[in-house]
Amino acid sequence: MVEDENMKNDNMMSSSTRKKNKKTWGWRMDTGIEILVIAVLVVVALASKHSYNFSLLLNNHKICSCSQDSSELSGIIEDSCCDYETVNSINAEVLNPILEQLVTTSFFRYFKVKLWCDCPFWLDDGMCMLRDCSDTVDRTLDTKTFRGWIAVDNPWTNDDETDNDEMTYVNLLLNPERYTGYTGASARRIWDAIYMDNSPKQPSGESCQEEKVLYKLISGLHSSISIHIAADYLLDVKTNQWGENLQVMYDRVLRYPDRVKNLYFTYLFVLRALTKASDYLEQAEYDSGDHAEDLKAQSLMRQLLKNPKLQDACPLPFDEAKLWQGKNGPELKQQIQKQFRNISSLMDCVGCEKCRLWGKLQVFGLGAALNILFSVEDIHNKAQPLQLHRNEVIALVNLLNKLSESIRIVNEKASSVERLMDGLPLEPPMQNINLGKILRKSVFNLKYRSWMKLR
Ligand SMILES: Cc1cc2nc3c(=O)[nH]c(=O)nc-3n(C[C@H](O)[C@H](O)[C@H](O)COP(=O)(O)OP(=O)(O)OC[C@H]3O[C@@H](n4cnc5c(N)ncnc54)[C@H](O)[C@@H]3O)c2cc1C
Repeated sequence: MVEDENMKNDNMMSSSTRKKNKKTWGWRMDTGIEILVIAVLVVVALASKHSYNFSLLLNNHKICSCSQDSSELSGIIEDSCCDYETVNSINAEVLNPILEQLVTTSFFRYFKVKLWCDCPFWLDDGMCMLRDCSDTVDRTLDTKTFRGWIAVDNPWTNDDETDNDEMTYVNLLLNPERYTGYTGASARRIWDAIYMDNSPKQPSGESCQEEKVLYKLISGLHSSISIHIAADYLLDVKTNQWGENLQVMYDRVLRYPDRVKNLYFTYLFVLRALTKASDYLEQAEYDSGDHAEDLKAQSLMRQLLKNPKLQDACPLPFDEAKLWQGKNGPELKQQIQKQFRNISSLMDCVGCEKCRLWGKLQVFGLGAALNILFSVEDIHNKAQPLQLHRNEVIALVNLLNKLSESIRIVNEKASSVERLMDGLPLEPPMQNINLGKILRKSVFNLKYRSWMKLR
């Protein structure tokens, strides 16, 4: 009936009305419009070459000059000395496989942490009673003795590491970083406080280089946390089914090029701290009481620090010597140190125990990296030798592992996320060539729309 009615109306329309009514006649285009559409498609094709495309992460050119600003995920990573392609391959071939093993050794799998939820910034509004807090940390320990656990206080972080009464040892392998259900006002308030209160601007409204570094470190860490949440997500509460949630990964991180870039930046920053402390870490005693495990930890650490591929490909992941150079350098350093201590204190406000554990560990690891890069002027200076305590080394290595995992996940999932973004099924169809043609067309159209949105 409706079709008949439409046909009647169709026939009643004059040809001039048809030309005007382009919506109704979308597929009956005259030659002029076809030419216009082809021209638009050519422009789009050229533009999409410059659009945000995950495949660019894997297909870059190598240039080596620091501090290149780029709006694309290609070439040199901003404020660093390595390019995306090199970082991806070094991470996949060297760093990630070694780090994954290193964090399972008995020395590196225990972290000493104060897990109290005693927020110094706002009154307890019941956030520690949230349902999410039921996601508690598994405190099971094996009978290993914790030898050689000497603590010194780090000026970049808030917890007093020497106060043993408040500290608990946690086996990180029993408490993987993943989705916990912690969300809503409590989580939001912490991220807001971190970004708003700790990213001060100059009177001109411009952020200085050092402040930008702090912002990028936090944003990169935030991206990594979100990627871990998305990679290990509770998909179905009823059946307790866990798995990856690519939509969350895309919505929270991958659709924002800056967040991905900051992840790479944070990774290189922490990697630079590790390589700067190379002599110290190579000679350090990895003593957990389990001799075989400790030898393994030592050997893996050497493999990591002395890896020729890493040294060749990315000899200076970040050039810290460029910071604090202005005449206000020392004051600025104090100010940023204070800001970072505030971020560290904010971790006591995290209303979910497992999130607090990983939040603290990773902020503590960043504090260790800042300490290595900025508190010790000359690492070989005998008068002021680098001193790291065990918990700092554990946090630094576990943080680097988390960042490294995030970069691996971003690369592994990039094409699936891209298909999802284009509204396509995750697995490409195997045989139907015509369907493939149609899909390619729609990918093209959807890419154009995404490109327009992302601009
Ligand atoms: C320290 C800490 C640790 C946490 N750990 C966990 C955990 O282990 N498991 C878990 O399930 N939940 C964890 N959470 C909660 C989780 O991070 C989110 O807050 C929560 O899932 C809600 O997410 P959201 O989509 O509202 O955005 P959020 O991730 O809360 O982001 C808040 C706002 O920050 C901005 N933003 C987001 N990402 C970035 C970025 N990379 N760079 C710059 N700005 C950004 C955006 O404006 C966004 O709206 C943690 C929270 C905190 C504060």
